[in-house]
Amino acid sequence: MANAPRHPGARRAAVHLLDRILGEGRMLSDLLAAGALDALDPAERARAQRLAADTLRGLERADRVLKRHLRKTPQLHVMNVLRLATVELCTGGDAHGVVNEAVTLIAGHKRLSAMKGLVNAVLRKVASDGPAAWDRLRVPHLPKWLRAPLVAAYDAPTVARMEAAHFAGAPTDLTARDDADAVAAATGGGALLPTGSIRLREPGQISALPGYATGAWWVQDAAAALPARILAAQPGEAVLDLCAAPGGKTMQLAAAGAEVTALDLSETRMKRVQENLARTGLAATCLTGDALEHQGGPYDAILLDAPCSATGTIRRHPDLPHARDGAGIAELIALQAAMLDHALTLLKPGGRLMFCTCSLLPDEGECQIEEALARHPGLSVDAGALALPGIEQSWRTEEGGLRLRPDLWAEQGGMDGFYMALLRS
Ligand SMILES: C[S@@+](CC[C@H](N)C(=O)[O-])C[C@H]1O[C@@H](n2cnc3c(N)ncnc32)[C@H](O)[C@@H]1O
Repeated sequence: MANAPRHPGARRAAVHLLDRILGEGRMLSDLLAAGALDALDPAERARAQRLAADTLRGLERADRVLKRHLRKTPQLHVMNVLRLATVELCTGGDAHGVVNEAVTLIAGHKRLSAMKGLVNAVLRKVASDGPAAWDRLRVPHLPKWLRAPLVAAYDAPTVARMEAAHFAGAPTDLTARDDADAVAAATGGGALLPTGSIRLREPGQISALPGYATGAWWVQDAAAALPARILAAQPGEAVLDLCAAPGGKTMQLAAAGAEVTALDLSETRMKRVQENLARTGLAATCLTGDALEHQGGPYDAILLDAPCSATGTIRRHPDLPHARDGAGIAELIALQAAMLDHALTLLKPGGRLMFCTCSLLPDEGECQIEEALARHPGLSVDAGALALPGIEQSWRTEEGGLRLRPDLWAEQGGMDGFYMALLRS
């Protein structure tokens, strides 16, 4: 049928996600875990997620394009329909189909159907002048709660480069269970990165890629793969993964041949570790519990991937700057320090502790290590452990850790923001 809506389910679901993220401060990952897209088939689900993510990345530009055509800001749901359509129209979407579907979405809404005329009129204007305006607008800025501490920690040009990386989104990286060259070859066109991860530019459906069913690899950002590589677990070593779920690092440790104990507070997330281990044919002892109360060991090595602001993952979680407001970071910083102190009590004398966070904030990285060194005489940082293929000198920090940012490796597609340091007791 001519002019029929092509993706009504995906667009409706994407707007629903935007309503919850922007209206209620919910995180996309929580909404997905709660089944927000379960009614859709896998292709529509992926499309809804992509539409919501694209809209969140381009939100500032979409609002500026729309502002020219709106006398006042309409109700959030209408605004989100307009935002989603604006991003599509300004990034090559078919004007006729996009406008029609936006109007259909509003027309089908009990209380808001009277707004369909406005939606139609505004989007016709956006279709005509939006695409040219889009590219002239600045790359969307981070909100103040995050931009201010980042500019203070780095500098404005660096933060602008990070914002460009957030706007560009992230490629998909894989970690091979055994042979990275073989995985790169099997996945067709996968590039082997200097640090050993495999980078896919256009992965398509992940579970349909060669090697998924046999567990030859798992999805893990190149930056997130480094803490376990630096910890360098040896066959037979007793290694504790203290905040393990969903298990990317647990699998690296198990693949290295270590006797791994994986612990996480969340039972639901721990199930994902077990599923991941089952798919990859790797083994670990899985425990659900509070890291602060764990009393096992002593261990040869511990990996502490502590809960944090997750501000290093914005390329892949563009909802984070909008859903969060910076509240709770002080509590996370205190929790990270308490976890680090407790982890040290579980180590064998001379054992290794990898502390890492997927945060861009030095308070959750460099400062944690400086403060831990001050609290624990005899504790040292093993900067020598960072001498691995692909790790660049300029990523190293004064106290002996590694600071990774989304704007590094810009030509290769960036990497997640991360901090890591290897401590020796
Ligand atoms: C950054 S994620 C870990 C990612 C994981 N290491 C990986 O590579 O897949 C942090 C984890 O800490 C867990 N967590 C939060 N508080 C905890 C606590 N008190 N004890 C144990 N785990 C906790 C969360 O459930 C979450 O899974």
